[in-house]
Amino acid sequence: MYSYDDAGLFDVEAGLSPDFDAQWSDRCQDAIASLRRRISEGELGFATLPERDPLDLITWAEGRRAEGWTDQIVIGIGGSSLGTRAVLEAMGPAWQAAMRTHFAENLDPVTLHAILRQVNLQTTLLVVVTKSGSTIETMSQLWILYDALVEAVGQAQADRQVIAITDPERGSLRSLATERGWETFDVPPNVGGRFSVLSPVSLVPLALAGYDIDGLLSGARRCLDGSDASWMQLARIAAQHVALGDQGYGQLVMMAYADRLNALVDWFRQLWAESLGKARDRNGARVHTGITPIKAIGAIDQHSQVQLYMEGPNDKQIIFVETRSHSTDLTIPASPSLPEALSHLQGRSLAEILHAEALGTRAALARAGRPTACWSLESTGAASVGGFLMAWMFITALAGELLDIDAFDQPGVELGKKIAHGLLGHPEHGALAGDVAPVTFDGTPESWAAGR
Ligand SMILES: O=P(O)(O)OC[C@H]1O[C@H](O)[C@H](O)[C@@H](O)[C@@H]1O
Repeated sequence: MYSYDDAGLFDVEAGLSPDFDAQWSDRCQDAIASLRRRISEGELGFATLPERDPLDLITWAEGRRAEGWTDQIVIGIGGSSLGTRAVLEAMGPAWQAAMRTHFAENLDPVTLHAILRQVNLQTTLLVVVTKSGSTIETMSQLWILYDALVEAVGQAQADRQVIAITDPERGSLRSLATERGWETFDVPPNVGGRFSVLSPVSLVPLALAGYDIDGLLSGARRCLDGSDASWMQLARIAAQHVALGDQGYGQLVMMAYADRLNALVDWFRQLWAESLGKARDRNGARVHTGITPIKAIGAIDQHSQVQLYMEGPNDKQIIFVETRSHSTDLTIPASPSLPEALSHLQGRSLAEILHAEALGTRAALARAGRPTACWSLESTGAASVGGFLMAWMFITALAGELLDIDAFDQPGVELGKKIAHGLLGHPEHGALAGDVAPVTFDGTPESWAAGR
């Protein structure tokens, strides 16, 4: 499924001490005990999601696909979209034959317009995902798309083409779905958005598109077999990052060596940033914890970021992510036109070269005293991706325990949202907007400038 190599965290001068295991063992045990207790008391639902049998969902999705839909537009943002995108892109377009998937994610008029031009609404499902049921980006785009759908197919048919995934009881989307008779799936209340990739949040759109959700869940189950040793393995990784954070390595680069892992790193960034970036510990004392996650893609960022990682401030922990199988490969042919200096590349495959580049970059970073680790996925198939996702959810939750913070809330994102609502006329949040000029934007450059 995957393997983890942490030699580069110890083999550098300023890295982890050889006594790391002895120093952190008790804290890891405590973190594990606390997390296990919270899981067994039902507080943290993410951990048991892989135990659910996906058969009903798979059968349902097959039934809906048989109705002949060509496209689905997944409307959602943050935890309601990043996990779906991560799996879909990692497993790749070969799986997408069943149904094309589009993401109405960012509130970008140009993107939404482009999606509307690409799809035939007569054969398109709208899959709207929001746990709270009130996210401004999601609900705004839903209104526009639903309106277009009603216009294209009529009200009654439009209501058969919307699937809503939201809290079982609370929120505006739940009320709307009940009122309009939309098909719905529940986001379990004890599963937070960024920990929801193995819940209906992502499994519904993935199953509709024909992806192997059974394989995804079984990979997730395998990352932790319940034994003390498997728990310790994940807690130890969490402790490594926390310990390095304490030593001044306040940034965590995840550098993935495959284009199709791009969205997986985006998913990781939200998970890590929102879970661990906190102003207070669980007793309310000020702490300001957090290790900033940074996305990098190899080999592209070797030609963009690595200069900084090598010679800039020694404040980064760098995780390499590789896949041992790329599902397809190409080999450099013997060609008389290849320059002499590059002739050693003849007969080498692109996967081989990419791997050499990852090894080379990691070795160079080690020589520059920069701590690195490497995750090698067996492939970007369902089991490896499921295992990787689950492992990082546990690592993040365990890091939260080690830091003694609540890794499952995100109070810091609320104020900006409320001010934005206030600026747009929300009666309760108007006062919060303070001296920010109200938004009166009619699309012209002049009104945009006036509104600043
Ligand atoms: O699923 P939703 O309620 O729409 O939330 C979508 C996203 O909104 C927020 O800004 C939170 O910070 C995220 O953690 C969440 O994933």
